[in-house]
Amino acid sequence: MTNKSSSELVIRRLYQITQSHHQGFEQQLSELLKMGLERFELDIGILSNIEGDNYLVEHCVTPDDVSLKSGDCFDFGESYCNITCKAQGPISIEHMGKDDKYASHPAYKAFGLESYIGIPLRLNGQLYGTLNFSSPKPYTRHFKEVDIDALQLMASWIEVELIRREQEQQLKALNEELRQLADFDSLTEIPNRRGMRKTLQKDINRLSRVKGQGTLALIDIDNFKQLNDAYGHQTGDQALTEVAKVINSGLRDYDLVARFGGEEFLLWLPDTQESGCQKVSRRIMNDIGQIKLTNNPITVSIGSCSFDFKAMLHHSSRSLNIDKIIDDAISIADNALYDAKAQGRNRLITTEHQF
Ligand SMILES: Nc1nc2c(ncn2[C@@H]2O[C@H](COP(=O)(O)OP(=O)(O)OP(=O)(O)O)[C@@H](O)[C@H]2O)c(=O)[nH]1
Repeated sequence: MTNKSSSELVIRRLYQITQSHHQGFEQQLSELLKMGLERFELDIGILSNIEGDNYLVEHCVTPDDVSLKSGDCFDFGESYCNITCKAQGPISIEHMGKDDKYASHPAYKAFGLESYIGIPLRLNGQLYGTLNFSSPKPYTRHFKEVDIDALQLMASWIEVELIRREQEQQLKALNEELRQLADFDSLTEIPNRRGMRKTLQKDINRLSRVKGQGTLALIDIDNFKQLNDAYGHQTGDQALTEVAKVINSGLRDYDLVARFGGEEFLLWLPDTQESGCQKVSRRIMNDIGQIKLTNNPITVSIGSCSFDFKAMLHHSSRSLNIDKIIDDAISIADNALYDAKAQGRNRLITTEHQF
């Protein structure tokens, strides 16, 4: 085959492989390594990742009798890629054992590969690893410029694809961080109003369908302004964090505590009625009393609304206004909280309601 037609073949195959996104990156890599092996008439194709002294086989295609697999790790100093990386560019060797420069290299002693063609991969200027093809047999022909061109073309695609995947992961992490910021309170690290509403919508929708029950309570730190004024905002913030931690610590997995506003927390106890709320509230009030932040113990007032859907007629999900139910329950709990404050603070006032 002429150089021209073999280059055209490589370009066409590479195009096909790189366009077949539906196969997934791993499969595309396998195809690419197989294409390289056919193109160069070699036996072992590897995409490696180099970190410090470690040479990690990230992906490989080998004959059945070679027991190399993804995840295998070697000493970078004893790898052929060490030679490639030092060369800072593509290298091709037809017969290692016959070349004085390489015959004494630890890689040759360790692996005994005779023929090798490889290229360093760089992501954003940083060395990532190598793409290489090799064989335990000496090469029967000479590597030509067109072979290096083909290798460079393959390496370029891998580099672009690795960068794209890295950026995709960064974007995913960033999105997760944004979601965290949008739904969580940065000081106490518990859900904020927005995050809370999402959970309430889901849970209350479920409860309304099964004629279930739940309790929603508002917990407000007493005389918080005094604490802020006497000990400073930082101590105030610390108190908020501690209180959030204490409320959270004894809850079941599916309960929720959210920061409702300033020094106010919302507690959501699905499948729980008034007596359950009393128990949880006693525990919370007792534990909050144990927080040792200043000389004055921290106390809270709690107003709760325990509700059920037992009297509710059959409804379609569209006809039910879940947001209104949430707002009504919060409003009832808020009135109870107001009464608790009015009656001298450091107490729980419970109410019951049927939707
Ligand atoms: N340190 C700190 N203080 C906050 C934060 N959010 C709200 N506050 C303060 O919380 C205080 C709430 O004061 P009030 O609404 O009068 O309530 P209170 O002093 O707890 O009085 P009662 O609720 O009636 O017992 C205000 O001084 C707010 O500035 C916050 O994130 N950090």
